Amino acid sequence: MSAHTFPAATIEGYPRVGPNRELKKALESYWAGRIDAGTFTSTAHSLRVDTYARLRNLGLTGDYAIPADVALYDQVLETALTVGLLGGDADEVPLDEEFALARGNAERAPLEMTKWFDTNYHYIVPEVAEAGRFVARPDRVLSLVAEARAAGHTVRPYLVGPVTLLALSKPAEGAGNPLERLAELTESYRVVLSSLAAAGVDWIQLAEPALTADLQVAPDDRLADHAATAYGTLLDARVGAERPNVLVTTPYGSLRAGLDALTQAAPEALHVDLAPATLATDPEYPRRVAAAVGPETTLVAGVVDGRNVWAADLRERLTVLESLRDAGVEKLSVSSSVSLLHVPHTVAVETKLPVDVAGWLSFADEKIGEATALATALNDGTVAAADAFARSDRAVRTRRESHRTHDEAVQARVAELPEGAVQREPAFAGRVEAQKSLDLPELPTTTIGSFPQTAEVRKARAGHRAGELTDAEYEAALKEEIRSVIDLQERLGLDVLVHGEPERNDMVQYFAELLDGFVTTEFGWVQSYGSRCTRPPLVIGDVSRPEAMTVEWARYAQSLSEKHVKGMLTGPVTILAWSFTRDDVPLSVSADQIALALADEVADLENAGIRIIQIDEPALRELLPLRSDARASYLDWAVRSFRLVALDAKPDTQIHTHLCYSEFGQIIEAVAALDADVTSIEAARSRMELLGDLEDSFTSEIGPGIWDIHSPRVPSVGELSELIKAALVNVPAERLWINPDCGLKTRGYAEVEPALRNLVLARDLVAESLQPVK
Ligand code: MET
Ligand SMILES: [Zn+2]
Repeated sequence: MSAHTFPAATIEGYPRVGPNRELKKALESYWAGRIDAGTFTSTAHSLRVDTYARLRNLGLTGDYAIPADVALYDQVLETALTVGLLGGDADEVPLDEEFALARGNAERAPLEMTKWFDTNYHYIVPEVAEAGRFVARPDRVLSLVAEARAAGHTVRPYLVGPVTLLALSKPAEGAGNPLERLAELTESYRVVLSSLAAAGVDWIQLAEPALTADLQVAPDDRLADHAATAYGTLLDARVGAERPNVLVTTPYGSLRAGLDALTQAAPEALHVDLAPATLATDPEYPRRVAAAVGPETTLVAGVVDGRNVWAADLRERLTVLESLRDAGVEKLSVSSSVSLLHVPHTVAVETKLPVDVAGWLSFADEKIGEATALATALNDGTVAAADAFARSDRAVRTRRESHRTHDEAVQARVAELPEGAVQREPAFAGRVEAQKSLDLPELPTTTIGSFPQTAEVRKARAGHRAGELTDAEYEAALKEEIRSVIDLQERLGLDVLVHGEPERNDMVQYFAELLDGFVTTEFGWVQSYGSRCTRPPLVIGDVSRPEAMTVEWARYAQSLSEKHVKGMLTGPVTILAWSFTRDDVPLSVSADQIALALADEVADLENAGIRIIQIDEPALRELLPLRSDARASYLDWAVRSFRLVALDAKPDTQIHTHLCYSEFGQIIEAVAALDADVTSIEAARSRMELLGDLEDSFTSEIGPGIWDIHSPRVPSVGELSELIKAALVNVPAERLWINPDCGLKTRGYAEVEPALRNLVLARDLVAESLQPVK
């Protein structure tokens, strides 16, 4: 019977890339042919068993406390292969086939990749055909279980649940809604579950985050109905003989209709997200959960925030657990709100952080300590976890009182801002008149900002960081690069030039390093997708700008050309979206502060003679809340913060913005509301489909990307001019700009030169054909 009891403390999931990015390195070596499949497989194996050992040492000691949410590339892909949503008829899917699905190969394109809920993790989107058998491949999980057992660990297999798996898939060409195939897919899960039971596995985890979001595939109550059906079937099998006990997890927000559906289906354990941010938007959630969950179900309370980097206020978190118990929840366990995949491994290695700041932080390993401490305190009283509570008390107190988190000058300045929407004067029509003085040609050509980050540029940056290059030498190297980028653009005949951004390691980190109120980490890597990791900066306090950040580069670039050189800034929303943010003030407060810092930068750029300034907001869509009723207020503050940056720009300063990475149809009105003079937006891959959405909402100038810079292909003059003509169907020539989809930093000059040459030629061709109309 004891094997059926759910452990007192667990986590929803754990980073998979390894504390030293072992998996990333092994993957990239294998793909490059530097190691063979055997070496790759054994590295991945060692990483998994080492991880289990570490998790046990960190306190996940109970059987099944450790989730085996391991994946070589992506957990959605792994689940899709395990239940046969992908992989065709084959009984086994070889390693290379799995990677080909994710990355493509000579014969076929990769599957699409998209954002996993409102995180910066990207999953592989399965394509679901109209018909065809789903081949269950339980061996994939059985071998993980066996591998762990051989190393002495009883782990909990993990799969994305059937409803979420289909809700996140897309129909193959001509097929219907993937959810129509839920009954068949559930059958495949049943087969996998019964194999696990036969192997003596007592617990499995099925993740159903789709039930916490408003997705376009189906409304909340429809998804809940689907969950009721699928779990009705799955849980109908006998525990032990036909299936393990089932833990259903629901990270990334609160359940609505899904709560009744799942509690009525009564899995042996149900995980809910009770992070502070979730409770802030849904304060009644703990009460609803407590009232709905039945006596047979263990409630796995995700009270440890798995998404941010702050040490938990353990006393406050404990009150949430106690309120559940007081409301009659009998079986209660403690967990993280979401997988710890979204945070770095450990604060312990960050020796360069100020000690007080380090004390305020909890990354994945520290969060496990919080979960076990809360479980101990819940069951045996806080004295039993005295050390952890003392650390938490200290963190809460010193952070609240610190000069690093609170800057009265910044707060006073923000307090003086008008509330609500702000409007740049004059309105667009008046600015167009003023900006005629820029003297731009019809259909002006430009680029989005970055030019190829060549090996030399990267080497100079690394050398500077390592102290091998003096500041002066580094500056000289960058100026050399800027000069050559300006020369190239002059030769190609582009109209509005850029300096190429060689000084920027990353469009957010660059600013984070120069702004007060941020810190950056040395090893804080977080998986973005596959082998790709990013190191997000941390907003720790009130943000301000000690000095100009981009002006010298822009001034230098402008000194080299008679044409206009654009100043380049990253907007407040994108800076926040790609950072870890504060939990002690609303995001909108940090957004206003960053906006003020950037507004000062705009003024400084103007004073340096820059007439065109671009404020990139590629992540505007990313922070859109998962629940539709929260979206309007998000868009209000997001748009406001962008407008604050440009608010006091002179009428004849042309403000550009740039967006990419997503479909913008859903938020196109907010994009228009940014009130930029010119908006460049990714459009080439969708062949300008978005222009249909633009017609009603957009009256300012627009540059739909005509060159898909994600592909190494050089587009021909013919296809580029076709795209320009397609754009002209929806956008009058006076308002159309000609540019690529995004920055060029990941491309090489071998493609960039001919592609930009073709872009200018295509513009010339189309512009000529427009002449007679005049
Ligand atoms: N200005 C930036 C660049 O060109 C914009 C990138 S958007 C992801 O790289
Ligand atoms: Zn972009």
